[in-house]
Amino acid sequence: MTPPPGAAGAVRHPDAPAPGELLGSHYEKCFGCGGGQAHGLHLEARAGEGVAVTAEFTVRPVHQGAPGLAHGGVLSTALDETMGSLGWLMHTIMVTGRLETDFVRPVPVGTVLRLGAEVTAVDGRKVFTRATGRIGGPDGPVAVRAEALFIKVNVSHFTEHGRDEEIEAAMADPDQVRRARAFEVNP
Ligand SMILES: CCCCCCCCCC(=O)SCCNC(=O)CCNC(=O)[C@H](O)C(C)(C)COP(=O)(O)OP(=O)(O)OC[C@H]1O[C@@H](n2cnc3c(N)ncnc32)[C@H](O)[C@@H]1OP(=O)(O)O
Repeated sequence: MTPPPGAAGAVRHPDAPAPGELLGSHYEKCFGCGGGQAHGLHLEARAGEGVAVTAEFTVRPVHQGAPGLAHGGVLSTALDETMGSLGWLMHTIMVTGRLETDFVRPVPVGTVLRLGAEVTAVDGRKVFTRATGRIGGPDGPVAVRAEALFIKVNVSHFTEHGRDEEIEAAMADPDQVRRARAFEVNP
């Protein structure tokens, strides 16, 4: 996932949340960040400097793969969600096109996984990102690493492809509409 020569750097939107600010959930029912999913990750991301974020995810028993250990797919979800939240800082709506994860060490249930992600390059609609998850805190051992290619999309990506029931409920919720707009390009 190497950006092509000549790819641009990421541009932080002038209205991006300040460093340290909690980004909040982009959708209440999101498995990654929504508070309305009992077994979800409830991942909390904060704006960093530039186009970077930090996040925390506490591994609970519902997230197990092997006994007492986090499921690899759940860890990939945490990385995916963290990199996806970079869209808040660029006011860009983007979805994951490709995701590669390295599982470096097992992650026990009860672990607070500290994640960090940044945009490495932008090439047209393609946004190149990378992320790391460390056990226990920002100086803990690296447990997972990922690179991902996100593709910028319009809101119509969701309204055209999402199930009518959820789309109608989201469109009727002013808070949800406000959150979706915070992702949009606002020149
Ligand atoms: C409200 C905000 C919500 C934010 C949520 C963030 C957190 C969650 C993040 C996710 O998990 S999102 C859910 C998982 N992802 C998806 O469901 C995406 C499913 N895939 C698609 O809908 C389409 O394939 C996609 C929109 C990604 C691309 O289709 P398009 O028809 O719009 O674009 P196109 O196929 O022309 O590709 C555009 C460019 O990206 C490149 N590309 C697309 N997919 C690629 C891929 N998989 N690998 C490498 N390159 C890829 C493609 O080659 C091309 O490059 P070039 O411009 O250089 O020709």
